[in-house]
Amino acid sequence: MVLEMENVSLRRGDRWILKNINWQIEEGQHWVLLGLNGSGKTFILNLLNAYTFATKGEVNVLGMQFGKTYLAERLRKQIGFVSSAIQQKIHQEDNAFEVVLSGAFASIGLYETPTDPMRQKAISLLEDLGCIDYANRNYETLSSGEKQRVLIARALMADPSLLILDEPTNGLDFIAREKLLESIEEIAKKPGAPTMIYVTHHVEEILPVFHKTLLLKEGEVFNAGDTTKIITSQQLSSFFGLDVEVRWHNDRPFLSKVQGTSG
Ligand SMILES: Nc1ncnc2c1ncn2[C@@H]1O[C@H](COP(=O)(O)OP(=O)(O)OP(=O)(O)O)[C@@H](O)[C@H]1O
Repeated sequence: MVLEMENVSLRRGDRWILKNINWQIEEGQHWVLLGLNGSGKTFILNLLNAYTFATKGEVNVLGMQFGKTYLAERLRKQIGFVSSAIQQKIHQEDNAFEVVLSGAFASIGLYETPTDPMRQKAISLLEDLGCIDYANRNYETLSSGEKQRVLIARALMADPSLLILDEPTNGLDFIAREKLLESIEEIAKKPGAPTMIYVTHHVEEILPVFHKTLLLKEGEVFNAGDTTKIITSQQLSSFFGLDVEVRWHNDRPFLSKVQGTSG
């Protein structure tokens, strides 16, 4: 089991931000975590990465049970995490190659001497993610789409068991988004790929490789299970509280508001 959350609740002040979350992820299952702004997605990710702890319930990630011993550092080495928070921490003057290499040490910046196999691996990941042409460019000079690719390559450097992509298409134009999604699909399909969690607000980004979806609403699991059963007009109309229609095209869902409804 990659993840087991059992009746997990989280309180901040006098407010319950997460309420009775139950979520099981098996090895090799790729999940989408879909929720509107403020639904609690970031808190769930913080629980997974052991940046915060549940007020109630049990969290078990990659066989490590939280609260028993302090495993945060060991755990984080097995989780590849791509998020805007990581994006902001990257040393802007490091080049793309160095940023990817630093993933081998789970560090921001390079403080240890990389081995030759590490260098070769970084090059091959830069190639896989289509970033080899700008491997020598400083991170700060890259476009948003290029930065995301570099960060994904960095996250894969340590061969994580779990790869979490938190809104990776934020700020990308249509073409950059579709190209990034293509790369994500390729990663997911490779033999030995990490289990993936893709966090998004957008139904259109659910790729066919994400067979499972969890809908999070106001800190509660609205529904979770097979994507094809969860991403339906009926389920999402009820989830959004608004009449919406889901159409599938090339195994991807597209959402539109039913004419004449308000929201
Ligand atoms: N310290 C706090 N005390 C009380 N409420 C908080 C605190 N920090 C965050 N919240 C609230 O918790 C809720 C969940 O926040 P969270 O950041 O997890 O949402 P999210 O799903 O990640 O949203 P987004 O998609 O906008 O990033 C929000 O309503 C937020 O305002």
